[in-house]
Amino acid sequence: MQIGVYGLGRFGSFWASMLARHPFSSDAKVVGYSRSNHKLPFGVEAVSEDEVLSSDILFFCVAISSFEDVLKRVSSRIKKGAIVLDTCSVKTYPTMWMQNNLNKDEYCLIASHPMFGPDSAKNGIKGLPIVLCKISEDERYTLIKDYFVRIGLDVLEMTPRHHDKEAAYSQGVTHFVGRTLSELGMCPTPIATQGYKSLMTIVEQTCNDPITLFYDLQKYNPYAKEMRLSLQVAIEKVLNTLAEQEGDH
Ligand SMILES: O=C(O)C(=O)C[C@]1(C(=O)O)C=C[C@@H](O)C=C1
Repeated sequence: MQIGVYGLGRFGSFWASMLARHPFSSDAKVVGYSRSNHKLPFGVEAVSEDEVLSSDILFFCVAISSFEDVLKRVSSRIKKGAIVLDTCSVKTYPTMWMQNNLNKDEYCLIASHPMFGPDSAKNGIKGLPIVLCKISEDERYTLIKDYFVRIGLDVLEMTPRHHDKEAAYSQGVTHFVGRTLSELGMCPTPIATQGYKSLMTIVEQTCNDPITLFYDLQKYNPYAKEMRLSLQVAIEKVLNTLAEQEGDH
């Protein structure tokens, strides 16, 4: 049983090492492929592109904005009958791209979004949420779901649209605020309150991720623009309330 991770960037390396530390089965080996020379996590074997595509279970861990092109280029070389999952932080477009490029009767297609990464899982993965969207009517979906439950993750099943709506107003707004506060130049201070320290953590965690993730979250989530406008309206409402208060003087 070969588990493949296509793309070993910040998230892909983390995901490959997570899969190596939590074996899918007693005969499972984890292999990884990356265009560039990333440091390979312990327990993960570096292989060629063709080799990773011959995996029984294949996770794509590439940037949202490259996923469609990667699929177009490699789909004909993916092992027939494989279980194929994406791990993108948005779900509507990646699901569509998988459906358009891979026959859902020939492959077991699953859209997934682990709602954590190297920073948020540094103390372990127990209890952390992962979203699954079933694309193919294939009984092997349960194998994957059961595996995630077995290793302690909180599996949440929903449609890609539902995920994207929720994520725009949770992860999307967090990254937007993190990047905006970083622009403000927030820095540590000896008089930092707990609240300020929490904000600093948000800035650090969101800015640790590649800038491409930020742009992709905002561009490829169909609800992100609406979220940003709502945020702008909320800020203006608070500013107007303050202006009214000042008018009382
Ligand atoms: O833990 C981290 O390093 C993360 O940045 C994880 C994080 C996030 O917190 O927004 C980033 C991308 C994934 O889609 C899920 C979660």
